[in-house]
Amino acid sequence: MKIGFIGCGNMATSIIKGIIRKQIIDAENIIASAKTKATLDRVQKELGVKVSTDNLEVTENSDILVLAVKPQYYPEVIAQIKDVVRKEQIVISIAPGKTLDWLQEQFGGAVRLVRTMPNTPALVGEGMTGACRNEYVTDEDYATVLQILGSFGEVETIPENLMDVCVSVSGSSPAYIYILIEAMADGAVADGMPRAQAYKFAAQSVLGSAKMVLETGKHPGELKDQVCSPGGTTIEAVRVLEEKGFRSSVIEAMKACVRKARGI
Ligand SMILES: NC(=O)C1=CN([C@@H]2O[C@H](COP(=O)(O)OP(=O)(O)OC[C@H]3O[C@@H](n4cnc5c(N)ncnc54)[C@H](OP(=O)(O)O)[C@@H]3O)[C@@H](O)[C@H]2O)C=CC1
Ligand SMILES: O=C(O)[C@@H]1CCC=N1
Repeated sequence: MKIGFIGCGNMATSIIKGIIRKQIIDAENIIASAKTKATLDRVQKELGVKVSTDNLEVTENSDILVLAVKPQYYPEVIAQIKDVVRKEQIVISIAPGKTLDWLQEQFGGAVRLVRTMPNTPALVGEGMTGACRNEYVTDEDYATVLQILGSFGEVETIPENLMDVCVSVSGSSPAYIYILIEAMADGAVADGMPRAQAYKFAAQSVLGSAKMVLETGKHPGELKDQVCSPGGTTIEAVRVLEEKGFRSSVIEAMKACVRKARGI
């Protein structure tokens, strides 16, 4: 099994590292292209995969091809490769806003397409990916793709109409969490904790809280209530978060994210 990446920036690098880490595909069976030599040098050194500036070479040398360029470059990249994509090849999109119908139209023929929305925690094997496929992808093909996507975290098949929501809740959401961690650390530093220690305390608390939601199956509100002692410290913090619109800022930010995804 050979996998190719057209574009090798933040997302492709995270996916490739995740795949290599789990030994699903060896580095020698992975090929990636980029626009600049600087990126290819970095990728070769950091990941040990084959590299090329030629998108056709990547296409010809892969069974599964991941389009890992920014959405605005999808039309030019697809126009470049569409005549060399083979019938049995599987093409994976990771771009927001690009529907299966749109992708199909750009290829101008029957192509096995899987539309996904991954996220960068793939790099540490804790990604969350939403996926859906078109009618040309066989069950066997799709099982292979799910195995690859599952090698760097969790993967779930979702209806295509939820793909824009997936962008906001998992594709983009690591950014919100990093801001939260940074803000929590700033708060701790403001009250005297050394910066490096503050990041550790904040990040580990986010990690632990996420695990509590996933592993206890309890409602997040119930878990929150367990932390809030009557007349205690936590409810004071929660009161201020509510006053400052924390919950509403997250919801509105996510709605803006979905609107943007729908317009790409
Ligand atoms: N970053 C994220 O958290 C996520 C990103 N995505 C999606 O993943 C895709 C890639 O995003 P991301 O990795 O962040 O972007 P980056 O800008 O980090 O990487 C894009 C890569 O594409 C390369 N590139 C640009 N034009 C071409 C071309 N014509 N042929 C070959 N390579 C080209 C760039 O090369 P060079 O470096 O030489 O300029 C770069 O390596 C996007 O569609 C994005 O929406 C999806 C989920 C999460
Ligand atoms: O910001 C973006 O457009 C991409 C898609 C999801 C995460 N990053």
